[in-house]
Amino acid sequence: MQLHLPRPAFELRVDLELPARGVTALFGPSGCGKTTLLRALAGVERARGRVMVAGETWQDDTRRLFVPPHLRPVGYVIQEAALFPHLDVRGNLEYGLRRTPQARRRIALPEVLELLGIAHLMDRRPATLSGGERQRVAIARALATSPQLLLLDEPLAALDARRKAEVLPYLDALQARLGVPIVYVTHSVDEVARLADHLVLLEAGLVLAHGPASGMLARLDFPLSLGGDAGVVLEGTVAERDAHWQLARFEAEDGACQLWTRDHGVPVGRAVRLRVLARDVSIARARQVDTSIGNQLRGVVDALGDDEHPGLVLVRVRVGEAVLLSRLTRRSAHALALAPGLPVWAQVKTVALME
Ligand SMILES: Nc1ncnc2c1ncn2[C@@H]1O[C@H](COP(=O)(O)OP(=O)(O)OP(=O)(O)O)[C@@H](O)[C@H]1O
Repeated sequence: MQLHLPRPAFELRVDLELPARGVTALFGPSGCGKTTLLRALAGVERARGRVMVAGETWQDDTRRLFVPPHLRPVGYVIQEAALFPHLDVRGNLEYGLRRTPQARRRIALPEVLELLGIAHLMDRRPATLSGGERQRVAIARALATSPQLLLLDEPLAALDARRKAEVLPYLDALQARLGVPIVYVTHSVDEVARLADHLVLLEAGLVLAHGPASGMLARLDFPLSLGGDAGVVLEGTVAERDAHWQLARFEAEDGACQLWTRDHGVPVGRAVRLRVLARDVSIARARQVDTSIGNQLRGVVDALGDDEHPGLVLVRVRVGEAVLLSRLTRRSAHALALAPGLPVWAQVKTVALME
């Protein structure tokens, strides 16, 4: 897509090619243009430029082509989705279905109901649903139109942490089973870590950087890596479960990075993501003995970067093909003479496993 939208106090200028699969997160500070970009993709905001999705052209100014919003095969869900209050869940979903001609229906509604866990809510009115249930119904309604692209604008922002945790696994499953690419606007690094395959970092209407989410999270030169949320995502599988100690061994794709986590019952062989926060990783020059930390990984310092606080640094350590971030005091980094190329041991205190 190439989109240009000048406004009195803001200008969106984006030239991007995004993967046609997986979840692409749009991330950036308030007012950077995330919603505007989503609306331009949906056609409700009239930007200049060109939009092509899965080989179809939705907009091309050079050919005076502009597919109007109601003819674009997109599902669009916003923060507090407006369901029709006078219709029950079934009625709301049928509304989505009716908008879609038989020939274009690729997604079976029963599968959507199952994936989003809402089959038992069909006779309920929106007012009787919890926030998390409402958002799941809204997403189902968007999917009922068999979209080629699902646009989600902070779909979880209005939910508290518990409800959020309840909806997130459904979003994961959707992506894996239906294969509809998702563009997902969020402020939350947590959601990025959990869901995103690809990440676009926006600032003041411009793309600051974009790329695979795991690589973007490990960058030291962007705001995303700052703050208490700094950390990386590792992709791999559950390699072993230890029933006696109730632990599971995670193995990154290249096998070099292995970490023990609490066993949450995820079967051996299942693909998982691990979130490792920089604050939970410390560094030593030699392997430690007599320590409570069970995860010690041999690696090499890759780079050092500034943290928000001048007394702290972020150290990137390469372990095989994986990278970890560690947040240390500048004094410790100095005492250990940390510099790129130095072999070290990364000690990982806790990790969060995301199925
Ligand atoms: N209809 C409009 N007319 C003029 N300016 C607008 C309009 N809508 C949004 N803007 C401005 O465009 C800029 C981008 O807004 P946008 O809503 O896309 O940001 P955002 O990144 O989604 O922000 P947030 O994270 O707060 O939702 C902001 O400066 C905003 O004030």
